[in-house]
Amino acid sequence: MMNMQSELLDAITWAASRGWAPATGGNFSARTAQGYLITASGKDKTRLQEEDLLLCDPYGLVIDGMGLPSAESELHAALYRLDARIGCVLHTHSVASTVLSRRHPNGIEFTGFEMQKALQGNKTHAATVLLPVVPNAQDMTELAASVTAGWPMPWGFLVAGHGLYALGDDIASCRRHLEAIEFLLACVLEEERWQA
Ligand SMILES: CSC[C@@H](O)[C@@H](O)C(=O)COP(=O)(O)O
Ligand SMILES: [Zn+2]
Repeated sequence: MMNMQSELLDAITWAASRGWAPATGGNFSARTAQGYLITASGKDKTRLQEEDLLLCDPYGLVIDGMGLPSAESELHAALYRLDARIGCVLHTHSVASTVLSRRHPNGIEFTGFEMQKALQGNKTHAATVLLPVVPNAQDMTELAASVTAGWPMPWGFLVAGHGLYALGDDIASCRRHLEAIEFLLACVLEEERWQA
């Protein structure tokens, strides 16, 4: 059985290997008893080491580890404080999430995809599910306020022109949500290309 550090590192390496964390983009965290474990800022996510994971308290203060936490650590902290069910937050910068979040500032609807069933609470392809989009901001208090205003967002949301935040009650379910949402976004992007 993997410990939480190894499980999170494994998820990050996997996401980076899919091309979803280019040029140091993306940040990744998991809830712990003391707060949350999060990636240090500015690291190449394809070569992350154990010492690149910092332990923060629920308000984002680093309590173990060296270096600066992710520039978006405050948003991760706000998410863990907002909803006790969130156990993991995986943030990526794929081409599909970046392009589609710019084209659909009011959110992206998925309908008719079998893959929707990988998203918690969804039992049929026939439903329509909305992936919310919030405006981007460099100020994390402002970004967190936009996310809070749109709550609940059970499995993730997009930040316009920026990327995807996938959520889950643990690392495994968050990985599933990340992969399913990226798959659905790739399908929608492909369909939009054909319609153009
Ligand atoms: C390479 S631009 C991406 C950053 O501005 C940010 O959005 C990001 O995802 C990574 O920041 P980081 O501070 O490394 O966690
Ligand atoms: Zn980012």
